[in-house]
Amino acid sequence: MSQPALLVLEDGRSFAGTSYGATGETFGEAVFTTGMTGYQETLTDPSYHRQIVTQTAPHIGNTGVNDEDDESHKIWVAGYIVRDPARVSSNWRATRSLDDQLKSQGIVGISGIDTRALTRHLRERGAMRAGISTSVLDPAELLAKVLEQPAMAGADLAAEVTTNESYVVPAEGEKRFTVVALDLGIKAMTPKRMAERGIEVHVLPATASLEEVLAVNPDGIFMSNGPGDPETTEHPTTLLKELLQRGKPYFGICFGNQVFGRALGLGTFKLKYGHRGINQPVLDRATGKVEITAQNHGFAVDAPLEGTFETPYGPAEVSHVSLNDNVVEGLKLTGHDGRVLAFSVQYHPEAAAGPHDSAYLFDRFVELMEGRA
Ligand SMILES: NC(=O)CC[C@H](N)C(=O)O
Repeated sequence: MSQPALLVLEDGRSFAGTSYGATGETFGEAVFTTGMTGYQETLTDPSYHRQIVTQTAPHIGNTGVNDEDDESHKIWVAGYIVRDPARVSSNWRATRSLDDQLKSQGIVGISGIDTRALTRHLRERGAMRAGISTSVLDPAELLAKVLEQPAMAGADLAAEVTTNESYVVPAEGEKRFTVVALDLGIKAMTPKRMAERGIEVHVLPATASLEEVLAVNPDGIFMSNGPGDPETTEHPTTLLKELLQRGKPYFGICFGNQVFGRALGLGTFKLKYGHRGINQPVLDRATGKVEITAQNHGFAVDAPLEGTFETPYGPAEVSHVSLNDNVVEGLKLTGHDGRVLAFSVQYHPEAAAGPHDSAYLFDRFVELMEGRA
């Protein structure tokens, strides 16, 4: 029997629907993603920690859940909103249904609501706190609880998602380089994409010290995606400054782009409703090429869009921009001789559900470590 569920947003808008996944109550920042595939990767992406995700695609769960596509050891979304969950999952790799997977991991969701109206509301009013409940069905009562929740702005969440212990992902084939990857919420596909290129990846906790990083004797440094407000990243930013000072080649993705921006002396700010989906167009300014990218971010780097700017490590510039709204999508630090020293992107070249237009960035990291970038 379907059980009623209620979604309430912090501005008082509410949606009555049907329970999906686990029953109970959950809170988080309501955000929407436009990805039509890859829900398993989305759900298990640690960057979604403390967020209630609504899928704009109305029909989700069709291919069930398999044993291969998780991006981490569990589902991280705080809650899940789907218009019309698949009643039957059908795929040769599926081992269970999405509904069962959500239930077994205690993820509270809601279905049967007008996700198009919800998305338009979030697009107009901005991402905001929300709650889903199967026990409190009175909007005013649930709203009072939503208003007690912490906001995403100012949230320092890396410690809640990072690995406790360091681990090594071995290079596939001949080992060419050693990289330290600071885990701010890393997805499994990221070290894999490096390993495929002959990189031995040492994944270190977000709290790793400069000494611990240097003890690995890395050829390059990587900082991952992750949840929370980049303005709270004091330790990774300080660490990166020290590593840039030592001339270590650097590549950052998403949160790693924001940390790089902060290390270069730039600020970050919260976007109204963020970029989430797998169809986001980005311009690579060096080549003039457009990439269709996977994105999942609610904050962005504030950088001069034209020309270069001086940093303590050399001149830097915005390398990539969003073609939807001109948000900074990549940064590049060059030496005074014009050689690239470090770079990062706000989007996801490792995107497991694709698209793969930007996979070249991992090759560029290899070239950087070879001294050819
Ligand atoms: N995927 C990410 O790394 C997201 C970075 C950051 N938490 C943001 O929302 O902008």
